[in-house]
Amino acid sequence: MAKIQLAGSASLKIARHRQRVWQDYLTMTKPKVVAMLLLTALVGMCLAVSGIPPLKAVVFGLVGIGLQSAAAAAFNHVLDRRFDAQMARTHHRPLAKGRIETPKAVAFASVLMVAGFALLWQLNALTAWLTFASLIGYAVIYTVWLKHATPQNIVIGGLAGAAPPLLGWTAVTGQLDPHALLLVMLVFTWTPPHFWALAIHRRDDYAKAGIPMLPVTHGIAFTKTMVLLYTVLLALVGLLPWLTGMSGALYLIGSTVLNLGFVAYAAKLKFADSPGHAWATFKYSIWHLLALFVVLLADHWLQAWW
Ligand code: HEM
Ligand SMILES: CC(C)=CCC/C(C)=C/CC/C(C)=C/COP(=O)(O)OP(=O)(O)O
Repeated sequence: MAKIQLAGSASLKIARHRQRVWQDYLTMTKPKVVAMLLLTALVGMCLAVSGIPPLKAVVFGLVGIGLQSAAAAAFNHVLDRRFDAQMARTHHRPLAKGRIETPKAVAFASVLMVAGFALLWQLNALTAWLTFASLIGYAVIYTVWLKHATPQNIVIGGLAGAAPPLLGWTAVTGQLDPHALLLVMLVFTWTPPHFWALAIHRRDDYAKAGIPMLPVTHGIAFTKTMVLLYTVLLALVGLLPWLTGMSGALYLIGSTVLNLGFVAYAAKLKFADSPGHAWATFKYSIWHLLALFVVLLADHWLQAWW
């Protein structure tokens, strides 16, 4: 009886350990961020054509872009492990804690990267190379260099995270298009207020780790001003899809409401801050981007079926 109980608790322990390992590998891929990147890619795919995009392009494109984004995130975990260990927000990460060994993480990221590249190559070389360039942009140029070199790190590095709508577009058409670049501009302009709101909230963490984020190098008041300026810029850039005729009235109304909401959050942060408002602004940024791309898609399909 005792032997059976012992064997039972041992197998329970093994099952728990396995689950933990799976969870750790999943954590390394930053799944919620990748999910959002894929939404923007999917919208890029749908806006590239007037009907429904071809199934092969959607499936291979989303899986390929997803695998490469997940690989980039995993490489980021590897390369940032010592900095992550110094910050309250990230110190529990699998590599920072040493639960996953670096060579295993590198192998995992490499497999995702190669598989993602191979899938995208089946669609077209342009998408495969542009996605790979985004991976290098985030995992190497941003993580290794920009992040530690300049407080403009996330502005320049943001280009990699802004690329998926273009990647989705080229996955379907095999060609660059100015309208796809407009979608990139939207995410590119959205990124600084998204991140700096969080960086204000986590300023001391970044200072402790010696990472030159804007609130550390230029102070919180200046960062709040920049957050506000970028939300205003985003509201202006947000008009371009309508002004160029890519999007219609539904988009104009929806995006204006969302963008003015972001400006309002940023204005409150600057002029009437209250405890927790920087975090609330960061949270708003995530719902804002999600809703903005849903509105872009709804407007596109409404125009097609009208
Ligand atoms: C250089 C560009 C970017 C930087 C530096 C950045 C930074 C961050 C950081 C530090 C977090 C973690 C916040 C936390 O502790 O919960 C975060 C969360 C998030 N970011 Fe960004 N971000 C960038 C671009 C993007 C892009 C392009 C997207 C999607 C299109 C995105 C989507 C998200 C989402 C969905 C979350 C929430 C994740 C969760 O709750 O687990 N970010 N971002
Ligand atoms: C192929 C392709 C489209 C690549 C883009 C990949 C990608 C995951 C971009 C999102 C950018 C992001 C989550 C930055 C986090 O900054 P951070 O690393 O400074 O944040 P952390 O401190 O939470 O790690």
